[in-house]
Amino acid sequence: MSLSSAPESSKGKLNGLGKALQNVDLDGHDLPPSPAPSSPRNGRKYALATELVFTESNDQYNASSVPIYQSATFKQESATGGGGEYDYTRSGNPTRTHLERHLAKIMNATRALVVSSGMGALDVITRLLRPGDEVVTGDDLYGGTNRLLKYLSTNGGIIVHHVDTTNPNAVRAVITSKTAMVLLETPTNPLIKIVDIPRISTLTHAANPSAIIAVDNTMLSPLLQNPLDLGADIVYESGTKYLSGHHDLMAGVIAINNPALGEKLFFTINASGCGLSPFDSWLLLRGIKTLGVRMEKQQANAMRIATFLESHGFKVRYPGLLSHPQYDLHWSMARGAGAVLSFETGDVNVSERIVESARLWAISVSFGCVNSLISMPCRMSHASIDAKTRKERSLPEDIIRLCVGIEDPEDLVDDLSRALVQAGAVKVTVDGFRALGAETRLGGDSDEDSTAEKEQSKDLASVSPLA
Ligand SMILES: Cc1ncc(COP(=O)(O)O)c(C=O)c1O
Ligand SMILES: N[C@@H](CCSC[C@H](N)C(=O)O)C(=O)O
Repeated sequence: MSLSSAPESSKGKLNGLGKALQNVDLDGHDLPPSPAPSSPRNGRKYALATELVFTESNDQYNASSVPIYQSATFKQESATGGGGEYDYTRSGNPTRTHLERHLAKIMNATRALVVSSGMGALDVITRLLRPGDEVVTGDDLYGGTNRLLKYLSTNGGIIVHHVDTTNPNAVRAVITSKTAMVLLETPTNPLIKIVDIPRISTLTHAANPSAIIAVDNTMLSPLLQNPLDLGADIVYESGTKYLSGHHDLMAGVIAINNPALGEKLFFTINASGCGLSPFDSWLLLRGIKTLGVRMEKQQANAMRIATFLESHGFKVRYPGLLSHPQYDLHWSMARGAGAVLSFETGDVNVSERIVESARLWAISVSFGCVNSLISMPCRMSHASIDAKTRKERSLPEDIIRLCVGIEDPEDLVDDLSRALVQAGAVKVTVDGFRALGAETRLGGDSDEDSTAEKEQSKDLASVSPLA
């Protein structure tokens, strides 16, 4: 760090050398601080596609890629006067700050904070709660979120209400003066249900102004949805997914507009030590730069797969499909449908065989990666929700989740077709194939459904999230 970046209060405390060396580093260079953290103070200036790749930095060598400050400590300039902006990486690190400011910009927030995983982000957020507080949340939630809330209700004195958050009246019915937080996911994981963020934010704040609306935006990323603009107080995401895009790091992101809330969350991150490491901060920053192109391709591919499955008689859950019961609500909040979809076969064993017959589709938890994944949520990502609770919440045991990547879409369709046939999930005829039980499920008119692929007019490629 050049001496010019020392705070005013510490200048002049440099054993008499301060005045002479004020703007000069140890090698005699008169340089700006390195790096002055990125991002315009006054928010987005350009279209999102541009902002994703555009970062500002006053790096002393004009490094195009922000340096990785792989240092746990930062030397102080005096024993009494503290030092520069950083002293210890748990409390702050220039690479992490650069990333946080970049994220604040693209998430339309005044402040963003990055931690070591998506669950770490939720852990930080739920530490705002006190024993006796009540949380209202959904009945279709990521398994890890459900697990943490269950832990808090068992061990932390928090009362958790799981309701159908697709019904704002069901949420309103349980809001009381004790409600401290309403925690929403939309689309939900894995049933892809849509939750009305503006309506729930408004009704919650009207009923209890101190209740915080926290939204998990992992399924869509800031490219496709900005919950803070829709009335939420906190948005968080697993940076392990779309933001990074390559399944090579774990990260969690929290964004807020309220400075006092930001300070409380930062306090917990510093106190508990879950801030993102410098290397992972750098990797995440790199991933974010390609979010736009990745997501556009992934959701175009997802649309192709969803249409393919639906046209062959499967029950598909995807908000890009006109058949999604909350299609209009989704598009009133989001700029795209994302790239996660689920479908049912009606038989757990058949579903297992499909998953195991796929070749291009990796059997894996998680989503948002450039390569396509297939999973059975009840056995994998949501296995921590016990079978009884899964049944009570109508989570179908046979549900298959597809997380679509950037491969050639016809290769993906071919591989899936082969897996469906090999697993015995379809009836093969001279004209093609049809999901077993499709006629019963769809009321017997197979011709009507076989034209779905052609009729599906919503071309996601033409709905650019980047505009
Ligand atoms: C919707 C959702 N939120 C949060 C998380 C937690 O993120 P992480 O795995 O980065 O802890 C996940 C997946 O793990 C998820 O699917
Ligand atoms: N064994 C893990 C499962 C992680 S699931 C990851 C992701 N959110 C998904 O939905 O696939 C655990 O117990 O948390």
